Amino acid sequence: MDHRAKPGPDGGGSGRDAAAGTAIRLKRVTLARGGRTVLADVSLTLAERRIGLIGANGSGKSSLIRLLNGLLVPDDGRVEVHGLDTREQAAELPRKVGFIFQNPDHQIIFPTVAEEIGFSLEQAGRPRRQAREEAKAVLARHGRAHWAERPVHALSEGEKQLLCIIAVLVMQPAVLVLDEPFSSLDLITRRRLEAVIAALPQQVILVAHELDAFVGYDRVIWLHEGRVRLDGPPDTVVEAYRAFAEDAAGAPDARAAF
Ligand SMILES: Nc1ncnc2c1ncn2[C@@H]1O[C@H](COP(=O)(O)OP(=O)(O)OP(=O)(O)O)[C@@H](O)[C@H]1O
Repeated sequence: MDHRAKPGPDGGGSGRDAAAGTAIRLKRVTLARGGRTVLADVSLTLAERRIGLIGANGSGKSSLIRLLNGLLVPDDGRVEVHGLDTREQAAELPRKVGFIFQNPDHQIIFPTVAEEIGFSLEQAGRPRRQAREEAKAVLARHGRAHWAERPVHALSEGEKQLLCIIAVLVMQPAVLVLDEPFSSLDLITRRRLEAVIAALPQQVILVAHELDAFVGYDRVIWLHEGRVRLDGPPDTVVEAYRAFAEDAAGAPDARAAF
């Protein structure tokens, strides 16, 4: 499947300053997967430029961000992305929301780098021949002109993630959503990718387990068992989450689990 083609009660943190139509709004969203409620009555306005999402495995992070590009629709409530209802206007979402998956192999579909980017350009409306030419120019702008004919399988994990980001950005989305993009990257590659992300003009919504990834972020949201547990400045939320996780890991039933 090509994901580019679909590419308080508010619960919000600081700076809810976006005008109507330029924010993402979850309104009393409930979502079930596999017969279980995985998001329960979640309301959020996401307007800040840099937003992090943290929480334990299974807390609902991936489910929540899949609501933003229409890969999932709520069972109850509404999700609006810059005024578009994700249930009714799904076809228009790829122009708004670019999505980067944890595993680049789930995203990349073409054998060479230039073909992969060319396809995104075609999705953005370029005729095929123009798309292939423009793909080379795009790579050159990112300092990767030498990648054009490279087979995708010959790229490292970090290079594949960068390719995914470049391919999604040519669609010029207003929002970039990243689902654990660092999980298989070494620290140097991660820092480089973080720097690439930090320089983007887009709104960024990042899911990560690496708690030091949110330096400079405007807001971090901690999801716990399908609900917002804490929402605010990164330092406050990350510290509370860290303390909670250390406590939970030290609890007798947690030790017995191993
Ligand atoms: N395709 C699916 N079918 C059924 N249940 C699912 C599916 N995907 C996720 N779930 C369930 O939904 C819940 C939330 O999963 P989700 O992937 O959103 O969590 P997460 O916070 O992103 O976790 P992780 O940190 O492990 O990636 C989990 O209990 C999971 O088992």
